[in-house]
Amino acid sequence: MKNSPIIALDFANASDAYQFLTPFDQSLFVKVGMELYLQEGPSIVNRLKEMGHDVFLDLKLHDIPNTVGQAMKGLARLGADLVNVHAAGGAAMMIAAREGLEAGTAAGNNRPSIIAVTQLTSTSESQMQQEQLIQRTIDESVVHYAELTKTAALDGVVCSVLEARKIKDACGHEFLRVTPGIRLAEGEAHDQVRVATPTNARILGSSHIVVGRAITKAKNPVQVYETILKMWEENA
Ligand SMILES: O=c1ccn([C@@H]2O[C@H](COP(=O)(O)O)[C@@H](O)[C@H]2O)c(=O)[nH]1
Repeated sequence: MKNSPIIALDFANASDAYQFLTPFDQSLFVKVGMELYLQEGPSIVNRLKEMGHDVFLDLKLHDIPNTVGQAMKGLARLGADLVNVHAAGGAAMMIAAREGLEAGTAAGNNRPSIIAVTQLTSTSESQMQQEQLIQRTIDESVVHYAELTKTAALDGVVCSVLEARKIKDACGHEFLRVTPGIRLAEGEAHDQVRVATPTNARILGSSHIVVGRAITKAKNPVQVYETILKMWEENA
């Protein structure tokens, strides 16, 4: 799996996604979320893989263990490099997800990596406390979910940059810390709450960064991608 910034292809259809990708003359790490996947289905993953890109299929499954396990068995056949669930589904659900993925992976192939969302980067501490009734700091909640994810033998978590170092300390360097909520210093936060720059992401211990609108809505997406890549790589 590549370590370059993961570009969130949050587009309404495949044609818009391919048009966006045309000026990039390199193999990328891209993310297909529910907006694109629910319109295009499995073919979007197949096509992006044929184009030479690594694919994070970001469907954030969250259901009873049997349902998630069977869904993951099917998803294993799509060829994505990285898939995910919500850690709030619990340890049994995460174990079922990993086992389903293993069962669906063709003999001789490596199963896709699987990570769990801790607290969405759009969630603030006060929102978490009031709406989820979790009377802890957001760091405590995120690290707790990361540790639970590790006990289920998943490969890592989705978290914000702000919790990445604590997760690295608690769960180890190999445990993935995939961080959305990435903005350039002058960038608008939009609906994101726990945000950071690519440079801070690297310094504070992210293993991967996910960048959507800062690139996809830019006047020159390739140039912004190259800027972010440089910030990410030069602080490694
Ligand atoms: O906690 C999470 C989990 C997933 N995401 C996804 O990442 C991108 C971020 O897009 P931006 O435009 O850079 O804000 C988007 O696809 C989300 O679904 C997240 O933001 N936070």
